[in-house]
Amino acid sequence: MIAVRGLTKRYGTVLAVDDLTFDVEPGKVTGFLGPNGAGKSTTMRAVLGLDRPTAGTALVNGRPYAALDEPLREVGALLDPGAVHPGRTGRAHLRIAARTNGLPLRRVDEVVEQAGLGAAARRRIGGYSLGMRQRLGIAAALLGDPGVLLFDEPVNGLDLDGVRWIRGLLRRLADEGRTVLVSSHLLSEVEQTAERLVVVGRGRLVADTTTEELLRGLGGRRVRVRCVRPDLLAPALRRRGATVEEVGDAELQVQGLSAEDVGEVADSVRVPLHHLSDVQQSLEEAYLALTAGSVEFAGQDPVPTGADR
Ligand SMILES: Nc1ncnc2c1ncn2[C@@H]1O[C@H](COP(=O)(O)OP(=O)(O)OP(=O)(O)O)[C@@H](O)[C@H]1O
Repeated sequence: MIAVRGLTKRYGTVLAVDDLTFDVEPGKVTGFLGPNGAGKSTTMRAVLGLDRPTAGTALVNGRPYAALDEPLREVGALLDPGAVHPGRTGRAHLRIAARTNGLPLRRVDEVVEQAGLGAAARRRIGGYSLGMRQRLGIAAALLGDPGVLLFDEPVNGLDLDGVRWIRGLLRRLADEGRTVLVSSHLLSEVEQTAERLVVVGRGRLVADTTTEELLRGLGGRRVRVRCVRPDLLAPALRRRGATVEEVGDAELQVQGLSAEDVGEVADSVRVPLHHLSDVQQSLEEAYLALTAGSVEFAGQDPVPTGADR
């Protein structure tokens, strides 16, 4: 469990995190969402004892990181997958980490397996693809078999297979009862994996809610569907509680159901589909408006623009 209370971090004139309070509970994937520069990494660094808060606390299992007896057995993190020695093999890197932290060496084989590093574990890190580096970082995070895990933008730069793999892993870790916090600047990256979302904008809390509620609040998920018989499909979708709008010739925009649900409804009324897709753009835009607006509504002095990255 992670408990953040009144967390504030100031770097000179930049207020990176501003009185942030939220909990991250076990058994769930919690998405930590916000645009670039919103304060996500700073918050994670505070949880991991890498940054000293200006005010407030960030506790892991009720204690600050520095007070944990065996930190790696309690909390693991993927922060910067680049920060490893390129001349070492992945395995050597993990063995050193295990040895210096008093963890059994058998864990190395276990996490190599768990992170899907396979034969790459015996190759030098310098030759790793970004996906392999990411997997190595995840293996290192899992080394102490911790109950609390933080992943900072783990899907950045990964191909579709890598993204799918990480999503599956996060779900499995949460299903095992672990506390999983995963940051992203894109709603679309976490909406399928995270049950809860903590949304930040310019260092402040914007929303702390379930993913379902947030999506509903943003105007809901929309799905575009084109088919031969919209006259049959539209009423069937409405019977399932969806709001359906005709947006073109044989094209419907559906609100309140996922693309999978729409496909199932179409199948149940035997209407072949020619196109079915999520309308991500509008949702992403609504979320950006939400995070951008947080400062205006809060009446804060704007963070200097030079601080944006
Ligand atoms: N060491 C530092 N010194 C000065 N300013 C910093 C430092 N670290 C972060 N900041 C600033 O604090 C703010 C929050 O940064 P942070 O990296 O926590 O945001 P983020 O939400 O993780 O963004 P990103 O997705 O870009 O990593 C930004 O304005 C950033 O420039």
